[in-house]
Amino acid sequence: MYDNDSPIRLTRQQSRAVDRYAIEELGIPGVVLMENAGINAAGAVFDLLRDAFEFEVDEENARIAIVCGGGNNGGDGYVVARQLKCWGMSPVVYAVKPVGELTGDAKVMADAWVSVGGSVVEASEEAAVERVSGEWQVAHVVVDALLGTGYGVEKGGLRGATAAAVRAMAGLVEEDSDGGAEFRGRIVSLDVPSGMDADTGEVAGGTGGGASGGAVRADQTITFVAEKVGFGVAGAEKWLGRVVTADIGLPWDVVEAALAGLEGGPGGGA
Ligand SMILES: NC(=O)C1=CN([C@@H]2O[C@H](COP(=O)(O)OP(=O)(O)OC[C@H]3O[C@@H](n4cnc5c(N)ncnc54)[C@H](O)[C@@H]3O)[C@@H](O)[C@H]2O)[C@@H](O)CC1
Ligand SMILES: [K+]
Repeated sequence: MYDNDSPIRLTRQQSRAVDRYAIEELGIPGVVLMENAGINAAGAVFDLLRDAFEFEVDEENARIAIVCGGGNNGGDGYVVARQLKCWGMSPVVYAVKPVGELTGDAKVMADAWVSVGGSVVEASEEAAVERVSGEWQVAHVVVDALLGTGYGVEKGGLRGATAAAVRAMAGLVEEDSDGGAEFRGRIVSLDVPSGMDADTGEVAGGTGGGASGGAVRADQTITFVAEKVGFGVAGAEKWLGRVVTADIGLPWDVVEAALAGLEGGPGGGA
């Protein structure tokens, strides 16, 4: 977390520019940024677990479901899983894209998770998500690592297993009218609630949602580097819950230097 008094909000373009500057200008590999993001997010998940379930949950009995997408947001989820395992927990990763089909930094992190003995439940079809998502009902924390700044509403509605996973997470917090088990856990989104456009605060398919629409309704959003511009738009708070900012191992003056190279400068997205 940064110790700055006037945090700015970043556009998707600015978020990408910060990553690119670190990778291309400073020579810090993307996996290093991802590792930092994931470790800091894991710390926030652990704090939430302790605060929400103080007398009920310890490392051995914490039930944590981490739902990973096929991009770098999913990669962050695999790092969170590995870090929580270091602290004695046994999170289960649910993958909407098979680990064998991942590429780039997300593949590195998924492979690392499997190499340290981590569990992955693959659910890359809608029906599979519907089958396994019942297990999320009893989780203390469900981590949403499906989509981050890579999603924008110009891409249309959510597709396939990702759409099903967002629906299933939304279903966890919907009013329980049929007398089923009540979800007592917390939903934590990494970087952006999946399905929300980080620039506009709009959600996939509009506010009405529908089968391929809506977004994850988080209790807490752990956002990387700085909040996103869309978080300031009226109505966005419904999806975000409490917003916590996590750094990715870049001092704030480095973030400012990265943004200075863009039109509008460091405050351009605020
Ligand atoms: N080095 C980096 O670039 C870093 C990236 N970070 C993370 O990376 C995220 C951005 O990663 P990406 O740019 O890979 O994007 P995302 O991971 O946000 O999204 C890309 C994924 O979304 C899927 N997708 C796109 N539109 C879809 C739709 N309509 N329905 C269903 N699936 C859809 C794509 O198939 C792809 O798997 C950030 O939000 C942050 O969490 C952090 O790890 C920090 C470092
Ligand atoms: K997310």
